[in-house]
Formats: sequence, C-alpha cells, structure tokens
Amino acid sequence: MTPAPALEFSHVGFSYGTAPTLEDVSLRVGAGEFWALIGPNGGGKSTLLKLALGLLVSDSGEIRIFGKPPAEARARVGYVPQFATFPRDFPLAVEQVVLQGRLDSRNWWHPMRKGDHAAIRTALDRVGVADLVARPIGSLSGGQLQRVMIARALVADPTLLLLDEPTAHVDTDAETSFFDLLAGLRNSMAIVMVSHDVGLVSRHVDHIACLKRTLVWHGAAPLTEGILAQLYGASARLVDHRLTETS
Ligand SMILES: Nc1ncnc2c1ncn2[C@@H]1O[C@H](COP(=O)(O)OP(=O)(O)OP(=O)(O)O)[C@@H](O)[C@H]1O
Repeated sequence: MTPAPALEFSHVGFSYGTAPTLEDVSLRVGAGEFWALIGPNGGGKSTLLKLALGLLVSDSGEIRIFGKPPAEARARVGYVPQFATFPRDFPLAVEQVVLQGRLDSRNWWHPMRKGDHAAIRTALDRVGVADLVARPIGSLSGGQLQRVMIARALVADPTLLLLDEPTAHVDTDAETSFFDLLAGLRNSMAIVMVSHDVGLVSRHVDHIACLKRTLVWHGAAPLTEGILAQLYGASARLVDHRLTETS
C-alpha cells in the first residue's frame, strides 16, 4: 500500500472574517520531502501552517497529516514558530524551553519526568547545541535560539516538521549551517518551511509552493523569474540570493 503523504491539502478554503484568506489550496507533501512555502506578506503562509497544526479549522476542503485530521496527528508534527524571542532576564533555562515540546497537556512548570532529561539532551545534540542546556534562554544569540527552538520541535520525535520563517534573524553563515542541519534531518522527516528568501530556499529545498491566497505555483525547485513575477509582481527579481524589489 502507498504510504499516506506527510501533509495533504485538498481544495482547502479558509477565512478569518468575510474575505477569503485561503482559496482552493491543494498541496501534497510526501514523506521525507523538503518544501519551502513562499509568497508575499499576507499571502496566507502562516495561516496554512496553523491549519496543518489544527490550531485553525478550514471552512472547506480537507486536510490530512499522514492520512489523519490535524487534531489527531498533532503528536507527529513539530513546529518552529515565527519570531521566537525572549527577554534577557526570562526565567527559563534552555532545558525547560525544550521540555515544552514534550508537555502537551502538562503545564510549563511541571517537574521533569523520567526520560525528559535524555530526550532533551538528544534533541539538543541533534541540532549541535547540547552545551547550551543550562543557559538562560534570554542569553542566547539569534542563531543559538533558532537551534534551541528546533530542538524543542524535535524533542517529541516528529515525522513532519513545520517552520515559520526560521532564518529571519540570522546571518548568512548561520543560514548555511541551518540548511546543513535541515539536510541532516530530512532523512527522518518531511519538512515544510515558510521563507521570504526565495533565492536561498531555491538552492536548498527540493520543492517550492508559492502562495498568494491560492497556490499560484508549486513544483520542483528552483524557481524561474517568470513565476516570481506572477507571485510578487513584475518588479520582483532575483539578485544574488535575495529577492529584491526594483523601482
Ligand atoms: N488572527 C487573525 N485574524 C484576522 N486576520 C488575520 C489573522 N491572522 C492573519 N490574518 C490575516 O490573514 C492574512 C494572511 O495572514 P498570514 O499571517 O497567514 O500571511 P503570511 O503569508 O504568513 O504573511 P507574512 O509573510 O507577512 O508573515 C493577512 O491578511 C492577515 O492580516
């Protein structure tokens, strides 16, 4: 029997109010595939991830994660949110932040249980920052924090990893090692990553989906400038590895 896709949207529609945010979105992400989800601000990328996580419920169409509705598949999905930041004096250590990925119904301040320490250590090891385990979360650099947030998503052993703009606040070197990290993970899970850096993701992912309320295009990377113009308007072009607007 063919295995169920990691993520499948079939003719999905969603609206926060009266105007549609997503319309007739159909997408199929196979197990072990690495996808980037790109599109203009407000195009619906974060909304699509929230639907996949079961945090929002679609108005029409069907969403399946490994063949199940999102609410039933939650344990198989790891999520790295957009813009994770902590004040310098935030009173949690890295270990406690990663623990949140295992809590589900347990609250933030629940004491560690058997197996938690080992699982946290393994997740931090996978992303190369095991030495940070006892550090206050607010003392980390942007790149270190990004890895810790991925460890938090990995600690429950997901088979689908969703990331919302994970490279927004890191420098070019950190971006490169970040993609090396994801390349190492993709043997064991499907990855869908929201990004605004079209050139960068084009070089690293194997599929791209372009979202602007509906799916304007999806297919194998890299993207052509014609598709970019359709997505962002005629003024969009690729320069170096960044998408820029020309005036
Ligand atoms: N909770 C909400 N209530 C009402 N409208 C919302 C809500 N969240 C998002 N929207 C609207 O839905 C649309 C899609 O937003 P979404 O955050 O999914 O876009 P995005 O593609 O992730 O944008 P960006 O690239 O700017 O992060 C936008 O018009 C946004 O203002």
